[in-house]
Amino acid sequence: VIDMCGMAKQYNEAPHVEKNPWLATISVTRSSGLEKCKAAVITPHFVLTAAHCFNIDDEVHQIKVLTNDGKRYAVTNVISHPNYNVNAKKPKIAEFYDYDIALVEIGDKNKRTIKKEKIEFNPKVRPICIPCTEGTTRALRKKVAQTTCDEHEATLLKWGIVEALFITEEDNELTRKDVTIKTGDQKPVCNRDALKAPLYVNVTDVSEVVSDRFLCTGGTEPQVDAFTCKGDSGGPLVINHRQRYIQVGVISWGVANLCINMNRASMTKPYARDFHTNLFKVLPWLESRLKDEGISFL
Ligand SMILES: CO[C@H]1CCN(Cc2c(C)cc(C)c3[nH]ccc23)[C@H](CO)C1
Repeated sequence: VIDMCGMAKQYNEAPHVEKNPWLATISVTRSSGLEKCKAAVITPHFVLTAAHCFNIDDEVHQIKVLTNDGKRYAVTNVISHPNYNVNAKKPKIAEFYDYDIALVEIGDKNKRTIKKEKIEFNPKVRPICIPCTEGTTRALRKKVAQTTCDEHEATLLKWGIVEALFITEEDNELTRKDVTIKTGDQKPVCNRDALKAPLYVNVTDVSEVVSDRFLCTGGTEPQVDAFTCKGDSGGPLVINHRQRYIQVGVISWGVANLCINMNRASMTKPYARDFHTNLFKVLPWLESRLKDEGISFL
């Protein structure tokens, strides 16, 4: 039977890793030090993360994927979105995060075996649902035959304020952080604060840095949202739909760095917005890369 996506333990005392079994960590070992990002388990061979976690000259042997059960996996390929280019608008815009998304393929090139290593699922390691797949149609409890991708988007990213969550790691413990995605008429108000980012002070038009590919969260209206830290990069922005979990975004960048070495400030700021790559805006790329993975896209 196809693995049910977006399933997790719900009971209060469940270990945090079993409440968030799709979270993975990516480590990149460089001579300059260790970089860590978050990722989401999508299939036994792929995790989804942010493209900005990698540098051009990173080689796959420097990259490991760690799952909640403590297993470390070798990586055979990093597939960043072809339109991602952090330098695209230099020198005016020092860092440009459009299409900040990447698939990391698990496996070990060196092993003689033909079969690639793959992520073993268990109560601590399970895949999350991604939009416009049959798995998500089932997770939304809709009819497989009639449900369209537009219906997924209309159901998940309703107009206005959408409750969502991301998972961060504090003191070696996974904790959920609640945020609200500002869509519809709330989106411009949220996007505008991007110009408060230190690097963007000379930018006059917000659409130069916040493309249509982004979902915007954070700030203090209509609720005080959690904010992301750099170390949260690449993690999934998740919607809990009747106890099934669907990833709608990948954490890309934030306006304010309210964390020192993942120690979060106690207070957020009204302009502390976070931007996430919207999976609904990169579906052709996702589908083309995941076609042999047993995920059926709508
Ligand atoms: C446009 O300029 C800003 C881009 C992002 N920045 C760092 C950063 C990254 C890279 C990723 C995630 C998830 C972050 N969450 C909070 C900050 C932050 C700094 C701001 O601190 C400068």
